[in-house]
Amino acid sequence: MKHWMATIRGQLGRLNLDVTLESKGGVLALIGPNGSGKTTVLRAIAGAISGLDAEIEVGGEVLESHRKGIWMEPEQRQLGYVPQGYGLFENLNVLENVAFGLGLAPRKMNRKDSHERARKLLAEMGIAELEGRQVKRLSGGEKQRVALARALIIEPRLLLLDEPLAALDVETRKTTREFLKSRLSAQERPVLMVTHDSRDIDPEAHVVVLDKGRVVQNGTLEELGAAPCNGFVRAFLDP
Ligand SMILES: Nc1ncnc2c1ncn2[C@@H]1O[C@H](COP(=O)(O)OP(=O)(O)OP(=O)(O)O)[C@@H](O)[C@H]1O
Repeated sequence: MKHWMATIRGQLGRLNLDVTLESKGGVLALIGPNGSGKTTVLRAIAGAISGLDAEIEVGGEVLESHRKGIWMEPEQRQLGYVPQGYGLFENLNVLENVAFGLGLAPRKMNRKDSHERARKLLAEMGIAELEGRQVKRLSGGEKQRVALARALIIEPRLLLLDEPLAALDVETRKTTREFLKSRLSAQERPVLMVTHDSRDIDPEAHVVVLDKGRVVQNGTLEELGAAPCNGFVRAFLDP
C-alpha cells in the first residue's frame, strides 16, 4: 500500500484553507458541506492551483513543497484526476479520450501505441464496444467508466475522484457504484474521493470531514457515527 500526505494552506477568495490529509493507502473519502473546500483540495493536489503553502508527497515522491521550493507541473505529477462532470473532451471519441494522457510528457507515446493500450484497458473494463463512440452519445454511466479509464491509463500514483457518481440518475448510480467499488478494490492504488453520499463509502475507508477549509473530524463511518462532530456529519450518516 502506498503512503501519501498533503498539507494545503492558503487563502482563496473567502476560503481559508488549512488541511492535512494522510493515508497509508486504500480509499480516503473527503466529505463536508458545500463550499467547505473539497474540490479545492483535489485541484491543489492535482497542481491546478499555484501560490499555496503546500507540502504534497505520494509514495515517497515530493510533488510540491513550499518549504523546499519544489513545484511539479500537473502532468508530471502522474495523478488520475476525474473532475465533477468528468471533463471528457467532447470533440474526441472514447478511444482518443482514454489514450490522451499517454501522448503527453513524460511518456509521449505515439498514437498507435497509445491507442493499443487504451483498447486493452477498455476491454479490461468491459466497455470495449464504446471505443469509436462520440462523447456526446454516451450515457452518464458510460461517461463515468470512460473517465475512470482515462484517469487510470497513466497508472497514476493517486486517483482523485470528485463526486464520481453525482451526475448519474438513481438507477445508474447503483450499478456504477458497484462497478467503481470493484475497480477500486482490485488495485493497489490509493484513492482520494469526494462524495456527498455515505453509500459510496466502504466500512473500512477512512473519512475526513471538512468545514470552512478545516478538518473537523476523521475516522471510519462507524467512528464518525459514534460521536458526530456536527449536524452535517449527523445528516450525512442518516440522510
Ligand atoms: N480561485 C479561487 N478564487 C476565489 N475563491 C475561491 C477560489 N477557489 C476556491 N474558492 C472559494 O472556495 C470555496 C470552496 O469551494 P470548493 O469548490 O472547494 O467547495 P466544495 O467543498 O468542493 O463544495 P461543493 O460541495 O459545493 O462542491 C468556494 O465557495 C469559493 O468561495
